[in-house]
Amino acid sequence: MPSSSFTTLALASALTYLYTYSSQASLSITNAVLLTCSIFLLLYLIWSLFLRPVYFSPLRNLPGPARKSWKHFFKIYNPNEVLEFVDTVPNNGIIRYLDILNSEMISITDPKLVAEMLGPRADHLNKRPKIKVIMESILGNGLVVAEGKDHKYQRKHLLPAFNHKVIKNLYPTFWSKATEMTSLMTEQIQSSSPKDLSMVVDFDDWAGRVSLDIIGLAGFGSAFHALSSPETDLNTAYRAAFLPNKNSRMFFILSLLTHPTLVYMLPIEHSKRLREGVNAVTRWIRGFIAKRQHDKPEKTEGSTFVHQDIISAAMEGGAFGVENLVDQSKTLLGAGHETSATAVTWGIYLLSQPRYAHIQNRLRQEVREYLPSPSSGIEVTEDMLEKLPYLDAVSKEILRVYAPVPLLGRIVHSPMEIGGVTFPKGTVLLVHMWAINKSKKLWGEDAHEFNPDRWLKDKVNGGATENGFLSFGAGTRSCIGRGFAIAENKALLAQLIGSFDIKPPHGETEDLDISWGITARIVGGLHMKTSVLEGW
Ligand code: HEM
Repeated sequence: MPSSSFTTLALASALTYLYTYSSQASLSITNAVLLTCSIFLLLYLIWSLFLRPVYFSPLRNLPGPARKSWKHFFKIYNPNEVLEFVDTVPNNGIIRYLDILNSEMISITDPKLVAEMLGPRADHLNKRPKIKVIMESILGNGLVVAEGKDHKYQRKHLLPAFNHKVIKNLYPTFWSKATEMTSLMTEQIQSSSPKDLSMVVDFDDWAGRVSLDIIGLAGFGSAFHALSSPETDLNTAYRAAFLPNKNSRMFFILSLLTHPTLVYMLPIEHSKRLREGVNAVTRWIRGFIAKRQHDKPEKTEGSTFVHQDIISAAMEGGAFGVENLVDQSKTLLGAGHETSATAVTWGIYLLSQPRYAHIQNRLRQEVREYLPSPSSGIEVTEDMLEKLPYLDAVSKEILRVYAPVPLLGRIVHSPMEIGGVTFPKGTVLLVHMWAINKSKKLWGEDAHEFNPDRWLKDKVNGGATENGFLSFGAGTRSCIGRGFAIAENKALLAQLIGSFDIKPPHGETEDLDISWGITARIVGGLHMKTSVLEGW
């Protein structure tokens, strides 16, 4: 029992005793226990919700935003609001604020300190328990969730499956799936409006379908058919589990306030969807692994791996048992599809805004000049796709401005020091990529603007300090799929912008409703007027 709980229990017992003694009430044992428990709970709540965070926390003097009213007691600060703190609260890279129910949050805002936290100090940190349970229910106990020695072991044995040779071989797969998507979209537009060849399209849906198909082929060597047959179980049940709406928000908040396992079991809409999605995907994965283990083909001469997909490469080392392979597969599917789809959706959102029409046009010009038309059937390789500097710059800038994973959280499990501050056990440390990526202190006055040119001037850091671009995390747990994600993103953007003119149906897009989960997604999808362009 933590010492604060023990002290509170002792205080509660003393108060019960005092009450019994002073009022000369004779309490039965049951009533005395009930009274002690109630006093304990009350004292505990007063201590943890009010006294500790406001008056006694050893971190209370760190810089942070002023709390203007008690309404803030029920507020969850979103990464956009933290961006405001980063730029307006004078700080040396560490900001403290009180979130919902006065929970103390420490946001590390200096990239140098982030690198220290997620690198040399990472052994003092774990993922936050409740978020970890939510992620484990979807991704299994794979690389994203594993901690300590388990994580080191898994990472070491999965790294070869993400090496450059494997990713290089996947470029044609990314391109051919992008081709399938744009030709299906073109067919749909041609049949629904044959005259002006344009219609409103939900890019969130297409991005989700294509990224599921890509992870199917590239990750598992399997065709999921989410593009051609969207009614399949994997597409409907699994993708529905990630859909942001008011039910998923309620699920997330309830999980944080109570316990995610309990909320996962409840007969509420989002829990039901999650269970169905996870069951569908687990069934498929078990069948896939059993089949792969049954028919192991011989390695062909000159090839590094028997299969050119990631999970088969991971299986070949023999480092993982069946149950762990199931978990790694769930991780690969979830971590590799939702994030990539979100990146494409944000990309189309930015490129379609009238104020950025010149960027859309310039990108189209480069794509059409250097890449073969999708209808030519020519295979696009790494060398071809990596030859386009503006595509590279646009893709990085999209990931900077709208980082698909908006923040990372850790909890300190053994006291540690960063930037001269000692953080006791139990401190919650956050890295708001959404804020650091757009901090004016790091990126200059135009930090909030979508300006791909900054990456043409500085290909590595975009003009910011080293590690200022944090969309893929940093340190020992940085994104293992970074090379995969960037290549996929470029292939999809190139084809979409090369093939279509895209703009909001009614001028500039109105205010967005963003759902802040593991990823930051647009609620209700991204509906854009899309016109087929000839001449590529
Ligand atoms: C634009 C797309 C993507 C973004 C923005 C992204 C972002 C991230 C971030 C920020 C982390 C660090 C999480 C943490 O420190 O807690 C991470 C980890 C991870 N990502 Fe990605 N990711 C993307 C695509 C992918 C893809 C395509 C794959 C797989 C094919 C993938 C697999 C993983 C895995 C397995 C981890 C866990 C690494 C570890 O803990 O060692 N990601 N990703």
